[in-house]
Amino acid sequence: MLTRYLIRLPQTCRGLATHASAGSLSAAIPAALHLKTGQTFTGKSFGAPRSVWGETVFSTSITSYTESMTDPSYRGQILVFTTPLIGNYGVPLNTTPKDSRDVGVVLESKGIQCSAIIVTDVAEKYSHHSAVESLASWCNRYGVPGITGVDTRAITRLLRDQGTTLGRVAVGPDVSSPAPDANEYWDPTTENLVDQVSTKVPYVINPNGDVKIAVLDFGAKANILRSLIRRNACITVLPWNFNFNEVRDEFDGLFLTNGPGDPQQCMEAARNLRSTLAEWNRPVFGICMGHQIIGIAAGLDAYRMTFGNRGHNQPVLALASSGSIKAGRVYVTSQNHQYALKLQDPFPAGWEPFFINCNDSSVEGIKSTAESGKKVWGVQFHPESAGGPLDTIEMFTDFVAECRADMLERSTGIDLQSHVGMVTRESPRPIAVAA
Ligand SMILES: NC(=O)CC[C@H](N)C(=O)O
Repeated sequence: MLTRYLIRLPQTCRGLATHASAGSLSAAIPAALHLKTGQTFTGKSFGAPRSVWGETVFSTSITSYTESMTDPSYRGQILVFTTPLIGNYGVPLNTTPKDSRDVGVVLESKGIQCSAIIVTDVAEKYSHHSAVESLASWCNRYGVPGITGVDTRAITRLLRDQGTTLGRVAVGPDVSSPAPDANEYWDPTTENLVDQVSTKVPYVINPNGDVKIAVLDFGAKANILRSLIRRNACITVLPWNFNFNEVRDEFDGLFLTNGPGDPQQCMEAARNLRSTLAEWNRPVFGICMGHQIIGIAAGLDAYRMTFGNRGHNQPVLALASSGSIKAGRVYVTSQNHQYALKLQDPFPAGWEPFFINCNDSSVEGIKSTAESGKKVWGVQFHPESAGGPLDTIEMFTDFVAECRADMLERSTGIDLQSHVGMVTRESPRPIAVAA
């Protein structure tokens, strides 16, 4: 039935030949998604034939299922795709030759991070020059169940009204068991998910880079690390709760990554950062969870949104200019979050809103004011994309250039801040499936 979606390719087009997906739907095992609010959606199992719990969220992304599924911020979540056909370009080999300038993976982490996926129509055949296996076989290898044959738009409309809801994916014989009682559902946000995905030991990539940046790892997407390395930063990746204040003078800048779950689980990092921001004047940049931790350290509150923002088409309006970002422009961004910083008036002294979401007016970025003498930026969205648009990728260039200018100023005594804008920028790559 799915062949209607596939382009008929000439025999000579060998690299793009379509492949039948191993093991998908062969036995047509039944599967069901139960929601804590009492609704059930039934379909067919693919991937690992096992039952799991999770928080049910939806993503409006049209492509990049491989990047989304390996994003550690999806840990503990049952990911519902609103795009009907998922899996048609298969899954690439996820390893690269490890060298001193490489993060070692093609996708966003070593394996699948979400608990399960729900799709309308899983592609039984796939076609892409870099694909080595089907979505179903990849899910199977990682023990991740999928359900196909359900109306994901109906689930999305429900989640949009009632909010992100705890769920249970029941597979095989579990489908005929009664739906779980409301108190049986596992809530991943009660756990410190960041601690499960963060590195346990510090490590360095690109040791010969000309500027030293510490990265606090809350569950880093690989493309964040790649984006820093490409700008020739030497990065030291530290566990999320490492007390950076003990080593801060060895670094030219601090970066805080994305990560799963409730930022309240990471108050230790927010407390450490409060001292950093009070006593250290070098550049600091945070993305998503990192931005929320910066905001909490600055005195803002974080709250849980109804259904969050997950997708690659979220418009944000810049309220201030900084580096490549111009006030008054709208940038289309990649997002994956459930929590946000509360907009308050006035903002804490020394801080100002940087971006606002054009759909729901939520805070999309904060920055230190020019008068504060600090160089701190946080954004709720993902400038590194993977997947999604690269409208804001140059924020990495801005940050690394600020770190470099700050370092040179310390070593030469010359004020290079005014030259930061002259640093050669990388042209954004075209919007692409892979990172
Ligand atoms: N991508 C992220 O870093 C997500 C941050 C946080 N876990 C949230 O859901 O809001």
